[in-house]
Amino acid sequence: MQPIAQRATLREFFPYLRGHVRVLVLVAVVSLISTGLSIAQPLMVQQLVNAVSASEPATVFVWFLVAITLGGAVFGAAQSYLLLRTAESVVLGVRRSLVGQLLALPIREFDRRRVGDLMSRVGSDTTLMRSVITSGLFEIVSSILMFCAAVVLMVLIDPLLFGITLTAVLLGAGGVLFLGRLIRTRSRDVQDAVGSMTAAVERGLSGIRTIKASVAEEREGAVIDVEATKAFRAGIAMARLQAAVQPIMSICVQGASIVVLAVGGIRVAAGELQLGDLIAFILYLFLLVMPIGSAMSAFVQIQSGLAALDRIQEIARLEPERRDEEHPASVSGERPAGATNSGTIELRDVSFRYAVAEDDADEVSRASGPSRPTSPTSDHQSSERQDPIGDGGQLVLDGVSFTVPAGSRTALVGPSGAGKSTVLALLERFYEPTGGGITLDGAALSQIPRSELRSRIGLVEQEAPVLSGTLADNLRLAAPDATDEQLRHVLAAVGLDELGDRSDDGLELNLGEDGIRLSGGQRQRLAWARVILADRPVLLMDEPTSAVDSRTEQLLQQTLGEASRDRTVVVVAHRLSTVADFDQIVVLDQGQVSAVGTHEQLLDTSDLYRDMAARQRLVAHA
Ligand SMILES: Nc1ncnc2c1ncn2[C@@H]1O[C@H](COP(=O)(O)OP(=O)(O)OP(=O)(O)O)[C@@H](O)[C@H]1O
Repeated sequence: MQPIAQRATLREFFPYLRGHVRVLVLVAVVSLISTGLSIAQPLMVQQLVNAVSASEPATVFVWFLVAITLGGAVFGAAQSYLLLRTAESVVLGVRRSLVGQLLALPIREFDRRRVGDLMSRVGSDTTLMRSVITSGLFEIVSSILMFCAAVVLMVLIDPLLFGITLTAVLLGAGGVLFLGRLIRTRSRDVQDAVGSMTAAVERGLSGIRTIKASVAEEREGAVIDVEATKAFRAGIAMARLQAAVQPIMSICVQGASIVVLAVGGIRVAAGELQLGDLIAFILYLFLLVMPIGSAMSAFVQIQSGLAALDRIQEIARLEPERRDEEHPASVSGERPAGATNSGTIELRDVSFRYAVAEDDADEVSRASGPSRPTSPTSDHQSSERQDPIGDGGQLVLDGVSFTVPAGSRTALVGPSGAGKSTVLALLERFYEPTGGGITLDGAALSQIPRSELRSRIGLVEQEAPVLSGTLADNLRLAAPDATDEQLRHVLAAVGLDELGDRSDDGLELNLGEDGIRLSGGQRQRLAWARVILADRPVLLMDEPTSAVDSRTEQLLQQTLGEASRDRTVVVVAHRLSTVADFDQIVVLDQGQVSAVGTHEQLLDTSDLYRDMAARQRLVAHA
């Protein structure tokens, strides 16, 4: 169970109703009429019975009764439809803002959260919020109205009988309010458990090939089953509470009805009360019970809805990536005029550590005992390198400095885990350095609006992710205005033209969920095509040819040669042969720059580089 940092209140729910005020007022009016008609029913019955008892004409009361009943049904239906419609619109608004917020969150938030849980917040939590409006707020409002009217009329008919009723109702309400807080907590547990289960299902389905290949279906199924069972248990705990709410109230109300009938009967027999009045009182007692029942279930719904709102607000309160609106005029994907060679990148004494995920942090702090102080991020002592404690985790980059001249080709090489991809992530401002600084064309990266920075950089990621959708969708991701002609041209440049011709669909070829219908090499070439099409002055490529055959690699090298003519290119590479002719090669080792130079220079000056080259048979072993 996650701790509840801040409990949402009903007041926080109201902003979501903005924009629906008119229709809600209409619902209130309709609901008022419908409640009025329900309240008028017992009055008509009272008049009817008293008229019949006194042998007076009663036909008019019969017609009124029929009209009131039919009118109540029509207005009730109208209220229900309007309310459901409004609730759906509110849910749409919440989903829109939640999705907007999710997409605006910094990458570090995704590092520490489970995608399945986030999906569950957009899906099931927002659905729960709907019930706050449909069976929540309005039920409570119309119940209160009906309750007040019934109370007034009951007091007028017989104050003594009302006193008996009131005592019973207060006893019941006290019990239910006591359970209210527990219901809220249990409901939050249910939603958290559903979130964890969705995350487990997402993990299983997104890695289905790996799971099948590892013959791990049963074990994975068992993991999901554990989460499903937790959700079941949380649901049962909630059901127990919900089940307890109803009997508390009905025992009190049934008790009250029996006493009212007994005392009322005696009073009618003694001639202190008319029969019609007793019948009307009992009907009002039912009218009182009905709203109390609805109010109780509305109360439960509101508690569940507020628990869902807690989870939604938890995301809404996160700090999004700043959009840096202060420089909107400079946001542009185009290269600065005349600056064909823009893109000088300089890293000065950059250090960086990834934030520890919340779960890991808990484990670490449990293992290490209470409160070890967090190491200051500016301190680059090597003793820190192994120190995973503190919110910063392990130091991944440690005093990294090098310059990438504009229009040059620079390679980052080094052992696995040296921090090469992390350097690219910092250049994209997916994360901020924890020490030192990076500049692009002399401007500190932190001063360049993220949208402008990213529209100057093309990134080919290590995994070459492909989005579900068509070939054209994927290509136009960073260049929405590209023509079909341009798409075909760039596909040919990366040797993917056969993909566009593969079926009658052409550029509309569906690539399947996560681009499942593409080979690893095709995915990589598609990522190339995307950045070339986007035409950015700086190209960052993370092992961009790791999945292609040597013939395709040659084609891509040629494409890169053409593309890099007026661009600054930074490539992370494992195969040194692919970057041997680069202008400079930066050798990273354990988060530090071990050497910088050309291929030939490094063979002379860097033991690590020479060793890597020898292992790849580029030079003979020393
Ligand atoms: N999102 C993350 N959260 C926490 N730690 C991370 C994250 N990404 C990378 N790391 C850690 O940072 C270190 C450097 O990772 P990075 O991916 O930059 O290395 P690399 O040199 O690119 O490795 P490779 O050549 O294997 O791709 C590794 O120890 C890795 O475990």
